[in-house]
Amino acid sequence: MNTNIQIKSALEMLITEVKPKSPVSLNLVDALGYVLAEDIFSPLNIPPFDRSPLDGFALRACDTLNATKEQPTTFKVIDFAPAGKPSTKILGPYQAIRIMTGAKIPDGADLIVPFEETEFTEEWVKVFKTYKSNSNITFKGEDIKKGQRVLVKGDLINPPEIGILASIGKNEVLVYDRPKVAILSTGDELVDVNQPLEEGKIPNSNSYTIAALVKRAGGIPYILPHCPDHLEKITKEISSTLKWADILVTTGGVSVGDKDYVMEAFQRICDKFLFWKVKMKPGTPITAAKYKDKLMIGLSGNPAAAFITFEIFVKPIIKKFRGLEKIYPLELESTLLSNFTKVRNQNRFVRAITYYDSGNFYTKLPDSHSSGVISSLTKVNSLFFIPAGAGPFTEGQKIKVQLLEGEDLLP
Ligand SMILES: Nc1nc2c(c(=O)[nH]1)N[C@H]1C(S)=C(S)[C@@H](COP(=O)(O)OP(=O)(O)OC[C@H]3O[C@@H](n4cnc5c(N)ncnc54)[C@H](O)[C@@H]3O)O[C@H]1N2
Ligand code: MOO
Repeated sequence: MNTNIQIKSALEMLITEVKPKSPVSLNLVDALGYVLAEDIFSPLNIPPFDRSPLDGFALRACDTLNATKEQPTTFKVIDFAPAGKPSTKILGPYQAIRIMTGAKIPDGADLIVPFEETEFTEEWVKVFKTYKSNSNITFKGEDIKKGQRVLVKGDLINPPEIGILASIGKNEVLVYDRPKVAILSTGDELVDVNQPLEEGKIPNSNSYTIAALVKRAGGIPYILPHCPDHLEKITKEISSTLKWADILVTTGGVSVGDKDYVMEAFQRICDKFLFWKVKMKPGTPITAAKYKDKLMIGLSGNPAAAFITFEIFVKPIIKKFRGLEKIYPLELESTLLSNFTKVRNQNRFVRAITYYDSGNFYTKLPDSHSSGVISSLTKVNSLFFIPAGAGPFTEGQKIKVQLLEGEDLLP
């Protein structure tokens, strides 16, 4: 059995098992946050015609050759061209068409002079200088050329991409579906959040933390009713869940206790067992297995361990299922504002709060780092990785932190 393995090996083992979900077709706004499963080529020139970028007059530049401040040239206004209603007139010598921003350039015109540079009435317009041909014209295809690849398979769809798709007349796109992530908390001590507590029982908080983390990572969370520490029941629940879920995340029951059955359940169900125990704190007893194209990941029941190991191992998996290529967190240099003096012979992820001020990042560490403590997770937005044997770390020292959000900023 693969046990006591390095963090990197565990991550690689998991990631190699993941293929992006099958593509689905979605309407534009529904595609927000999905990843493109196709290259997008423009069927149109954008803009589709030569157009005016200003409100003013369409003229022939050659007619402005002798215009000066003292001796302006006068043009006869022969038509009005608002946006969306092109003029049908052909512009002749010393004629002008009053034109609005976004309107098609009339035939014969090769210049737009903005209102501010003219004097005009309804019948005539005066210009006071010479203009070059093609001044103030936005040309057909200047922004996007017909046939041009505007978006690439693997691009994340954010509001700008939705606008680009709409601008080329596309209202449906092929995107990788989001993975369905089932969450199963195990433990005889668990009670659902709205149920009364008896002696020795605790509310199940992990299912909710994990569901929120799944949502933030872009997966679709499904909280299953929590399960007692009972091998047959856990096995049955996981087996039926894997008929529809892409990923199953459990919490609890992965250590060496008499009632820790999750790993055994994985072994019964899987067609490939991946590992048990990773060389890290917290969350050492994490376990993983594969059944068909589905992954089962068993996290420690300790709330902070479950949180941290989700971020390290489950989040990149969800991202790969979503079709993203950048699946690892953004790492940045920060100045430590706390002391962390313990030196341990074990890799460690320390929960951290990182913020930006006047050109620098700063990181504070909460007081408690125990894996059973949930309260010190508040405001945590980053993790500080301490390799085995490293430290002590003191206030003012430069450290590297991994951000739990903001991966969009990756190069
Ligand atoms: N003899 C040993 N004991 C333990 C070892 C070890 O190496 N030798 N490792 C410890 C470490 S480290 C961890 S981590 C835990 C992992 O244990 P499990 O994954 O089996 O988790 P549980 O024992 O089921 O629960 C641990 C803790 O978390 C609470 N919990 C569980 N589920 C939830 C939930 N859904 N919501 C909130 N809190 C939950 C549970 O009540 C326990 O207090 O094993 C150590 N033991
Ligand atoms: O490996 Mo555990 O999560 O430190 O209590």
